[in-house]
Amino acid sequence: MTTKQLVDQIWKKKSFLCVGLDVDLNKVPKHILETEDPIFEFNKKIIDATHHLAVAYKPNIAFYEAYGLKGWKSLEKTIQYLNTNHPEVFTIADAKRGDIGNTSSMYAKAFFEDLEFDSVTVAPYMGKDSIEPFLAFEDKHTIMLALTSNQGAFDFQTKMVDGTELYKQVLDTSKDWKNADNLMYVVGATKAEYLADIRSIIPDSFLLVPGVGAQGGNLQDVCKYGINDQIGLLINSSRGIIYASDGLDFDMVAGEKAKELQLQMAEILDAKK
Ligand SMILES: O=c1ccn([C@@H]2O[C@H](COP(=O)(O)O)[C@@H](O)[C@H]2O)c(=O)[nH]1
Repeated sequence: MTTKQLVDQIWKKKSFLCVGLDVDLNKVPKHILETEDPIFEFNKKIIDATHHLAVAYKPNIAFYEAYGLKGWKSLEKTIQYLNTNHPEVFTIADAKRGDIGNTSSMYAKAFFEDLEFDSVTVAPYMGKDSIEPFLAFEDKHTIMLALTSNQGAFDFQTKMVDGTELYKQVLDTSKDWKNADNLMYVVGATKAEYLADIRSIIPDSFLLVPGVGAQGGNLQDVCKYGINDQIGLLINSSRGIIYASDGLDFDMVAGEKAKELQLQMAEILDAKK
């Protein structure tokens, strides 16, 4: 999917919501556990209830790897379901990969060619040659961790290195890498006060923003400094949507929670017109 197609979807659906598919079998409703593939069944119901309100879906790969071969199969069925039934949505494999070049190539192949995700999250720590194999894929997107939503972000990311915070160096250095048009960044919603600085370095890039909902990040705060001319934001909520109810009505309630966020986004988009 191209960035233009993503932006068109944002305006069409009046939404820049990304629904996180982080399936924990200890949290799904009991009746789902009786089905043959509970992870896929849960995802399918969540997708069916939210696809008209969301422009992106983000399975975090940890939640699938934790269930071994079965989990990987459920992930494959989930991405196939999305690509077949909702090809207009942007898909994100939240895998936080990155290794020496030839190994990164295999990660890129796994998520872009085999599973056919539109994008994958990567960690910047191993540098340019660890990211370029992802960027080499045309019309696929690489989403690099910049300033994460957790408390541990202050351990390294905000530390001064040669007079500049490390996360700013990550942004400034990577923005000129080959095919950086297809490079997006992760910035936590809990770090909204950093967004003005971030936008001064990468005004045009898309940001994947997790941390709204369960982690307490605020949508309005993020939009105030994070939004750009092509919107440039994908706001993720996982637990706040998918586990809003653990009853028979879980999909309906997930739809209601997604709708609450989408309505706020529609208001913000209307004000941008
Ligand atoms: O900085 C980061 C990077 C990734 N995440 C991931 O996003 C979701 C957030 O889930 P919630 O339930 O909405 O809190 C999850 O997959 C994280 O691993 C993040 O939270 N922060």
